[in-house]
Amino acid sequence: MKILILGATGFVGSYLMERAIAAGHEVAGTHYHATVDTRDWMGFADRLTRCDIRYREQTDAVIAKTRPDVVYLLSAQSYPALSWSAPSETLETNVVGTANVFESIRAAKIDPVVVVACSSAQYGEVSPDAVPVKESHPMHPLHPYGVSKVATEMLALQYWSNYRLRTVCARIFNTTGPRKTGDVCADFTYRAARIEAGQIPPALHVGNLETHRAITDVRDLARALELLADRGAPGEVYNVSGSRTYQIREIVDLIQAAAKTPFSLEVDQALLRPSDEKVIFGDSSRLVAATGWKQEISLAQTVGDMLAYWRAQLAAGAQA
Ligand SMILES: Nc1nc2c(ncn2[C@@H]2O[C@H](COP(=O)(O)OP(=O)(O)O[C@H]3O[C@H](CO)[C@@H](O)[C@H](O)[C@@H]3O)[C@@H](O)[C@H]2O)c(=O)[nH]1
Repeated sequence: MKILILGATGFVGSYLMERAIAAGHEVAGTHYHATVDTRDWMGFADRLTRCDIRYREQTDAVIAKTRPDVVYLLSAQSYPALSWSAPSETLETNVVGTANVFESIRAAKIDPVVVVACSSAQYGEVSPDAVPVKESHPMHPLHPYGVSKVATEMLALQYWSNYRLRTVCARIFNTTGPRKTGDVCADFTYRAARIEAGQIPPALHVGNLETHRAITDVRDLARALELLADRGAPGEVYNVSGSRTYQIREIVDLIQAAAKTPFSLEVDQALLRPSDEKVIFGDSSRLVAATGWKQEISLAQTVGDMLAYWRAQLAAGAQA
């Protein structure tokens, strides 16, 4: 099968790339910014093409060259916080870019399945009595990134209903794992690894520990996306969420249990946010019913693997 991963050097894309190659598919990927440490997989550089999806001639070129059976559309400005300082770029990449990809597919007269990365950010703040949130819940995004993903998804659904372009939308909830930077698990495990390495004093800086998140390991997410490519219904939307929530405090406990050096906690005011969703938790039963997906990797294993990743990175002299 010919697989094209748009955004192959991003966090999720890098895992899909590795898995698709290991499964023996004919795989091509695109990159724009390398947001992950690419040293461990740039052996696949010959499969990568640079593509800025904001430019139609670039999406035309990559689609015409690869003529894929399956497309994973992961290229995006994917940082909610950055979307406040770069709203236009966020919308251009995530909305105009999505339209460009769809138009390039139509122009190439091919009929691939297109798995589209959408986001739990589309829901915005959900009251605790409405979780786990279902796909039918109204969308009230809190930032331009969330707005962009609502539009991405609407385009995907429209291209299915108007042109029978086989789009399958995955509303992706908090996902983490080795190579992730900037989320709570990555920040905490990086700091714990630095404490172990003696680079900082044994006090873990933390922000708000009271919120709750359902967190999926990126390897489980990659499997969910593959299953959606295979068994998802075109024109349908699927939550991909962890099956239970953790209070952030519990994540600290898991890291404390896995760390080699004990540490105390220090609340850092700079890490507290002006607004912070109390709980983010999705109902994945539609995904489970359609594909049989289930989470296989525990959060304890995920944070253990992330610690191991940071230890190796620090030993190699890298920074988060
Ligand atoms: N990143 C981070 N978060 C911390 C820290 N200490 C506490 N937290 C808390 O840990 C929780 C999870 O934060 P993140 O992992 O950064 O993710 P998020 O804010 O829940 O989720 C983002 O992604 C979602 C899914 O895409 C989006 O829906 C959401 O809008 C948001 O942008 C938040 O309540 C945050 O305040 C820290 O040192 N670093």
